[in-house]
Amino acid sequence: MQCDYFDAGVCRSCTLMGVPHEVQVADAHARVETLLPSVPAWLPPATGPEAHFRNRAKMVVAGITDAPTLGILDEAGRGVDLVTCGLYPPSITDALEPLRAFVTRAALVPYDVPARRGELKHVHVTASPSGELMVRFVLRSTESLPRIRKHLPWLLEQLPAALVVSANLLPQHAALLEGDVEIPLTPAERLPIRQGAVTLLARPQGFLQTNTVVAGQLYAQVAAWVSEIEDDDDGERGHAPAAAPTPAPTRLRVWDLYCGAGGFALHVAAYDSTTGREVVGVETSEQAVAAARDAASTARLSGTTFVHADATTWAQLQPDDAAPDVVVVNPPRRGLGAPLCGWLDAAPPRVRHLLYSSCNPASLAKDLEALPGWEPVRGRLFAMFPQTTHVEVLVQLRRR
Ligand SMILES: C[S@@+](CC[C@H](N)C(=O)[O-])C[C@H]1O[C@@H](n2cnc3c(N)ncnc32)[C@H](O)[C@@H]1O
Repeated sequence: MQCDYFDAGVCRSCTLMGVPHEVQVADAHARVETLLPSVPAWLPPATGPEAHFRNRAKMVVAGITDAPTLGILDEAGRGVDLVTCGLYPPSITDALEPLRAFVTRAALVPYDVPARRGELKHVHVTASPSGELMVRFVLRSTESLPRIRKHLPWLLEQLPAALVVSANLLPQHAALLEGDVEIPLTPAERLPIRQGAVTLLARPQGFLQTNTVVAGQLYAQVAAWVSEIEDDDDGERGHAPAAAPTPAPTRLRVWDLYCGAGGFALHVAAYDSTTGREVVGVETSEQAVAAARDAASTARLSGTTFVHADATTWAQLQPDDAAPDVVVVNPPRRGLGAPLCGWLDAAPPRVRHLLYSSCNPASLAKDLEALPGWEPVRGRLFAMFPQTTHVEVLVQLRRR
């Protein structure tokens, strides 16, 4: 991929810009194989487009009200405009000029980081695969909210695809992307992200896999591996000996720990299964749990439950007879940590399969070392973050 901003030296965020995509993927694969030597087999990497793949733009607003920049800050804290960044789909890029005009029209004062003055810190834009948008204004205070509300009808006229608009308050002078308080400005507060058989509901606050195409492949891969596990294990899971009356087969039980808005849980529940599955998702964001529940109910996935809890504490509190057959984990970059690895290592015998999806192969490698009772079976790299060295890795493990 070629990028004028990179070539001019104004943005160096994409550290691999100019390196052919297939070389980026091959290099990443080699690095991951070296870092995870205990994984015996690797499927071919899952890839998507090398450009226009990022579904969420987080633009720093700088400059002045009459000429705001949307992009990043340079080392001196001055705005660098990146509105034609090629990582974003046209639905996002096309929205940035109207948003720039909105800043001027609503007399929003860009936050000046070196001077610690101003109001508007960032504009975040998320696009669904069908081109609908979620727009957020990250503000220092509520000072400009009345003007944002007043001019919102104009913005919605310019951007008819903007389904969700909100303001977020970030009062502290800190290198953060958002604060705790979110103020909805439109009746809709969630953006539907259709992915295969499932429609996830993205919220203004909260995690969304950044690359919808590759995330779809990741969710589908987990659902397919769970299905293989279900077929392979059929005999072990509750079928009585032949002489006994034929019982109904036990439903496969799956936990999705760190489930976010339910990406893995919903795909596993929706995947073709003759017996239906019991799927429980666990997540600390209350909003994400609510979105996952609503998505499950819309898709009529009655076997799913979503719990608002810390994953480790929740797992430790479950009685042995509630143990799952399969655990799916997708923790933040820090990984699972010793307590959850310890629980998995000493889990009840029913827990026989672990699918670990990680955006940080280094913390994944550390966690695998802390799981001596588990044997890696196979892995797959997902090229979720083209133009950078970051990757997503999925590893299947079984109990030794
Ligand atoms: C990498 S994201 C994965 C989200 C989800 N699997 C998906 O595909 O969208 C990690 C998620 O873990 C949640 N999280 C962070 N700490 C947690 C904890 N201690 N227990 C449960 N969930 C947690 C975050 O809120 C975030 O939604």
